[in-house]
Amino acid sequence: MLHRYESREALAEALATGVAAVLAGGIATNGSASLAVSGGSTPELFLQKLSAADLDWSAVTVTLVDERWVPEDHPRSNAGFLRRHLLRGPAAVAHFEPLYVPAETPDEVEETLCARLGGLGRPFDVVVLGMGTDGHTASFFPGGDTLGTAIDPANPRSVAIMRAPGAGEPRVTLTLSRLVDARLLVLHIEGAEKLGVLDAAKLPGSAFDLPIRAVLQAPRERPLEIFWAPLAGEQPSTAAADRT
Ligand SMILES: O=C(O)[C@H](O)[C@@H](O)[C@H](O)[C@H](O)COP(=O)(O)O
Repeated sequence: MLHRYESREALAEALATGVAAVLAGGIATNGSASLAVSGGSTPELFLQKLSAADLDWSAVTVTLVDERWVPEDHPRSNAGFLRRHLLRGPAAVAHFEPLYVPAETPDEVEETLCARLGGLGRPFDVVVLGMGTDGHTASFFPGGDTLGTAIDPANPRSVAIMRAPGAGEPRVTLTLSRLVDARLLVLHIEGAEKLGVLDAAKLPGSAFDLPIRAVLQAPRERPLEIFWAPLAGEQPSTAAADRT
């Protein structure tokens, strides 16, 4: 289902409210809740708004859907991004499960990460994915060396290590099977170009060309909720204010 908003502010507010409600439901039902979010740049405002949510954050475990293989103080670290925008204020007491642990290469700690992420409650209460204009989501990059394994719905492992031409550093990514059974599965994208990529991905074709197809095509009990807003300066004609 596609939810369109007039602006990224309106989207961030609505998404933060929706995510907080599902986390609160998880805490009420199970005593704890889990959230996996994307890095990159799009989620900044949403994460800031979510950080102020009135929740028992001490009962929430937060992790990333993917991480660049850089230490947390590196400007490209998704963990650093989360610390700046989500793990602050009321949300500072949430438990954070990182995908980077100090080691020369991610391959050295793949088993450790698999065990840690596999040990978190399954499924996640909430997963918020992003998408690049090349159709990647999490670190499912076109041309990625482990893409086939990472997007195999039958792969029981939680984590894959990915190297790809468009990825910059090596990546650690949660696998498709670990992500798509979330109680609330969200794809958060902004701008006309990404909406065009998503439209293309809905046409028949291979997930190796546009990996977001793996998410669109994965067998799921619950729908994928797509949150979209135009970028500043884009025509409202491409951005109907109503929710569809
Ligand atoms: O670490 C990452 O790069 C992300 O988790 C990645 O999957 C991101 O969601 C997309 O690349 C979109 O990035 P932007 O929001 O910056 O466009």
